[in-house]
Amino acid sequence: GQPLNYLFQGDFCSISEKCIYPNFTNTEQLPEANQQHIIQEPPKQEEIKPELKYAPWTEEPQCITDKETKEEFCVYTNANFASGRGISFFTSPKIAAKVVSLPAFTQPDVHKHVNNFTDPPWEVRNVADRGNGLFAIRTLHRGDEIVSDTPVGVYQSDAFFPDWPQGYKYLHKAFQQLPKATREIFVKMAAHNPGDPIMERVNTNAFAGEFEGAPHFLLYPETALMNHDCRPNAMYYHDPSTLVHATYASRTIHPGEEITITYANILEPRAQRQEALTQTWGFECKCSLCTADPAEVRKSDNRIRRIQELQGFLADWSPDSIGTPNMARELLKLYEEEGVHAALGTGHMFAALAYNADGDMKGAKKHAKLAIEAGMVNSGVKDGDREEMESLLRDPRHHWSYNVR
Ligand SMILES: C[S@@+](CC[C@H](N)C(=O)[O-])C[C@H]1O[C@@H](n2cnc3c(N)ncnc32)[C@H](O)[C@@H]1O
Repeated sequence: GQPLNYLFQGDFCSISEKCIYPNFTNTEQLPEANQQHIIQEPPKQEEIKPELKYAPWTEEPQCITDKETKEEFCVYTNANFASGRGISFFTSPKIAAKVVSLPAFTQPDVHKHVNNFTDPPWEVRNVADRGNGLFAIRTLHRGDEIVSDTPVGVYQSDAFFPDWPQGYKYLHKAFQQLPKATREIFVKMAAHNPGDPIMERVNTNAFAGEFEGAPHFLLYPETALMNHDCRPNAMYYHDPSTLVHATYASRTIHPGEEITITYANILEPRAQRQEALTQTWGFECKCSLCTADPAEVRKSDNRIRRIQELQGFLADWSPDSIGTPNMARELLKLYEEEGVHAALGTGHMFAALAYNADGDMKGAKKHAKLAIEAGMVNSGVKDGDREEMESLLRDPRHHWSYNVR
């Protein structure tokens, strides 16, 4: 897997004047696309069973075409995906063609251990100020898996722009074609605004990010039960080849504690974090740091500003760079004080490079090892970074960073 750069998304329909909310209360009776939109005709081979005609899709894909750009977006459903959970896409035919060759579709085994919520280490509880949340009922250790699920919906944002009412219709189709049990899971998700019931659930719960080279919204119903915290105790990865989204403890979590993730960049002062969450999500963050007394918030903000400054110095590899191993040590201390556990791996990576740049191979190797160990539960150590640390560990003297500062 790789760390997910996705952010949770609020307010999908951000161009408010374009947001028409047709009230589809009875999703069974969705109107068909009108003549302006080209509906893909199925091949006339009556002897072929419907589910084989469009394989791997279990329903005939339905498409709309943007009159201006001629771009096509279709609803594709595979009701058997991930042992019968099902999945619906609302995306371009080009992306759908790529998706079907992903291990997510070609190797069903990759979903053997996901979407299993028979004995989870958590329960859903209602929290004042922020609706439902997940609470640990067993002790979780750093690296323990908390939730791992597949999406029930993957929607390309551009698919909605050409014609909002049509977009809503196709979104409903994507929902309607899911198995009944999955539709029930879908509608159980929170919707924090009135309006179209399906779209609002997407708004409140979906991740937004690049998927197969285009912006998409990905809806993971169980992951969506976790609230945001500016000092979260869990972090997540998204594997674009299996579509699995997995969340792990980033520190020890005790029974009774709420399990939280971040929806935003937490290495920013409170005012910026609040603004980002209100802008993209439409809620005011009520986490303990955001609601701490002003003196605490000030201290935290000062640490964050220094963290940002140190990260800037340490990431600078220009000839004028002033990054030092001391700065890396200070950065690690500040991450610790600030409680940003998931950043530790990044800190050790900065430290490994800073030591090596100073010609201190012993310090470099120590921190490279720690960066690799931080591994999975770390927001900064991507696959490429890991390779980088491994090569530094093997031969620091021949690494590009040796003695460069
Ligand atoms: C993905 S859902 C999280 C689960 C949700 N609380 C529920 O009841 O299902 C996102 C919504 O939870 C609420 N929420 C999450 N984190 C919050 C926080 N730190 N402060 C206030 N509200 C929060 C907001 O209403 C937000 O729109």
